[in-house]
Amino acid sequence: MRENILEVKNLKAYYDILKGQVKAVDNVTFNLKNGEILGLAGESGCGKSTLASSFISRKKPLKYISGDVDLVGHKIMEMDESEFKKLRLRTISLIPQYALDAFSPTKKIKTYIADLAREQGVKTDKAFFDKVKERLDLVNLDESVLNRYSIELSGGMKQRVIMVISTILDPEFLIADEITSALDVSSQRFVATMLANLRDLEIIKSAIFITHDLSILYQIADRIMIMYAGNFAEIGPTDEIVDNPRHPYTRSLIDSLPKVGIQYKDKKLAGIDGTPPHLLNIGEGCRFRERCPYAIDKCEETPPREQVAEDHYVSCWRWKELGSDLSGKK
Ligand SMILES: Nc1ncnc2c1ncn2[C@@H]1O[C@H](COP(=O)(O)OP(=O)(O)OP(=O)(O)O)[C@@H](O)[C@H]1O
Repeated sequence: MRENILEVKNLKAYYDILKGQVKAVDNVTFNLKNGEILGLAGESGCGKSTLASSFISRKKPLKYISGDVDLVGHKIMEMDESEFKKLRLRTISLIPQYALDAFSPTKKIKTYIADLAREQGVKTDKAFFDKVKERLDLVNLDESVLNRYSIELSGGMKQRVIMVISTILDPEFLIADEITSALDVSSQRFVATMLANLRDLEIIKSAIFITHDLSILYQIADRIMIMYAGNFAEIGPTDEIVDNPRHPYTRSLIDSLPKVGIQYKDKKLAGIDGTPPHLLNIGEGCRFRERCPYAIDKCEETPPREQVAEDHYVSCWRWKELGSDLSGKK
């Protein structure tokens, strides 16, 4: 059995705009293992969606610059658009951010699903719709939703329909981009659990779950990768990232999470001072250095990606000397 579904090495994907290049994905390296859910987190604008889109399409102004991406044996950055299209929904499937807004109010869910399937060259016969009904059942939706319009469904129901559509051809790799952010807390948990179920039932093999919300990742992700301003910051098993973070940015993210049972008067939430840098024509060096309380002159140079422990990697010049308890150290 293949160990990794996806192998990404030194990937650079920039937006080519009139003023120059927005370096949104800059030298990112990681693997996605067979059978795992990898959570991808980081502040708004850090390149999470760009990383996801670079696996799915290379529409202008996004431009592939360099690096290798191996998706179950396919070198996808070397493929042309028509070759790549054949992989969509079958090998790789993306639930994009704001997918909930993509439903047409004038189409019944059934028509919407049929149109999408036909676009991918899939026959929309009885067998197809039997499978759709089976999958609707799996996500706790009655088949009657097929004859309803999207405005008749709640956000959580729509998100479950989207999940069914995106996985109807049993893709090996699913990317779910902010699929829970527009939902209430119980729908969030339900949708996240559904994704884990799809993996447990081997309908999908592996997934990347993109979110700002580390607490959801804590529930379902096997590993978590943190990005900062277009760069890789840290990746590791979920417990390791939460209990033993080695990048000062990861530590700040963890500290900014509210903890149930602790009142504000007892412990203030630690925010992260400052804002991320602009990525337009950005130069060398650790991109977190302007906000990092531990930054030294060396941070003007770009830190290498180093191994902390099994499956745990970090890009920070000071990870060894700082250890994981970063509080109060300088
Ligand atoms: N079409 C575009 N043209 C130019 N720059 C872009 C374009 N789309 C995104 N960017 C820039 O690329 C960077 C990464 O954006 P991206 O949407 O990938 O971040 P993100 O981490 O997914 O953010 P969010 O969590 O808000 O969705 C940002 O600086 C953004 O402004």
